[in-house]
Amino acid sequence: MAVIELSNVSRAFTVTSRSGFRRTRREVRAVDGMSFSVEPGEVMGYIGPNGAGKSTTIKMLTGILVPSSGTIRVAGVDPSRHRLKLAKRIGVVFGQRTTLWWDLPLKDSFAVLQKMYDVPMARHRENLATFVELLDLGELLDVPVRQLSLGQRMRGDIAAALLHDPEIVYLDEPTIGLDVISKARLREFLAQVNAERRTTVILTTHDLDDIEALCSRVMVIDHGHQIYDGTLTGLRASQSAPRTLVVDLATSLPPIEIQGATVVKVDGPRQHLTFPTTTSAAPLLSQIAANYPLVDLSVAEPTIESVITQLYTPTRH
Ligand SMILES: Nc1ncnc2c1ncn2[C@@H]1O[C@H](COP(=O)(O)OP(=O)(O)OP(=O)(O)O)[C@@H](O)[C@H]1O
Repeated sequence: MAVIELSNVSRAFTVTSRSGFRRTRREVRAVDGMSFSVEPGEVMGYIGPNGAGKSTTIKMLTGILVPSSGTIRVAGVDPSRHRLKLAKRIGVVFGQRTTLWWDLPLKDSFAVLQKMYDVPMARHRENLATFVELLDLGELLDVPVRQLSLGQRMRGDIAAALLHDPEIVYLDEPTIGLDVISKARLREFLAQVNAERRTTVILTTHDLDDIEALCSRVMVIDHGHQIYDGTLTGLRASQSAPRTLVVDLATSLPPIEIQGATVVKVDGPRQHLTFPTTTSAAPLLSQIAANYPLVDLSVAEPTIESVITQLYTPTRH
């Protein structure tokens, strides 16, 4: 049974703007007729450009915001009516803000959370030991949160969100501002938590590497509408962004001329050709091998950035 269910959910805001002495009011539909469901244990990437309606959706799922219309069920309940009851079953991480107590050492924040969520002491100790080890928090436990670096603080925040064994976690930009190593470590940790605990994860991010590393499903939204829901592979295949053939020749030559691919860049003996996602690379390879001094060749899939940029261009929806 689905753990999250939205049926025709919309949320509108009234925005007032002033020009001179005139005030005008206008309605912004931040989320517009959204329907989807998420199964237990799924990791869903929830992505879209700025202002697409991602935060508004997450706020409705946690019960902070009430939908203007439509129905939402999270873990079987209406989030805005049962916000406190639901709080025990969800975890939330906002990359830009901390939920930890600024002046307290990290370990004191964890102790407060144990009391707040009424987690049995044995379970709390067990979880804490696991997270301290996996997130390398040992030396940070006595440090006040305000003295932690962004990456250290984020690791603390993620542990804090998971200490009460939530069934669902919402992660809003969890890797924002982190260096490459911290990002990789965090992704590895989240993948492990999901695999071992079957925690359902909704991940909002602008970092598409987060999506590549973690999400079995990706939902793309724009202007409050779903514009894609499926696998990352499916997303790539659904778009016409071309694949690239990188060809290394024995010597520098004028652009290769073959059927079905076009040279887009010549870099000494290396030439880059593009060809449609729908065609196979094999016939191109044999044409090149038969007519040119071929040394090496590789095929590059369209980057997920190029696929998503294409999705957002207004002509496509
Ligand atoms: N409290 C509010 N009052 C008025 N308008 C709002 C409010 N909250 C959101 N909006 C508007 O709703 C739309 C969606 O905003 P939302 O914050 O959900 O987008 P987002 O996808 O999370 O964007 P970002 O990636 O920038 O965080 C935007 O046009 C925004 O200006």
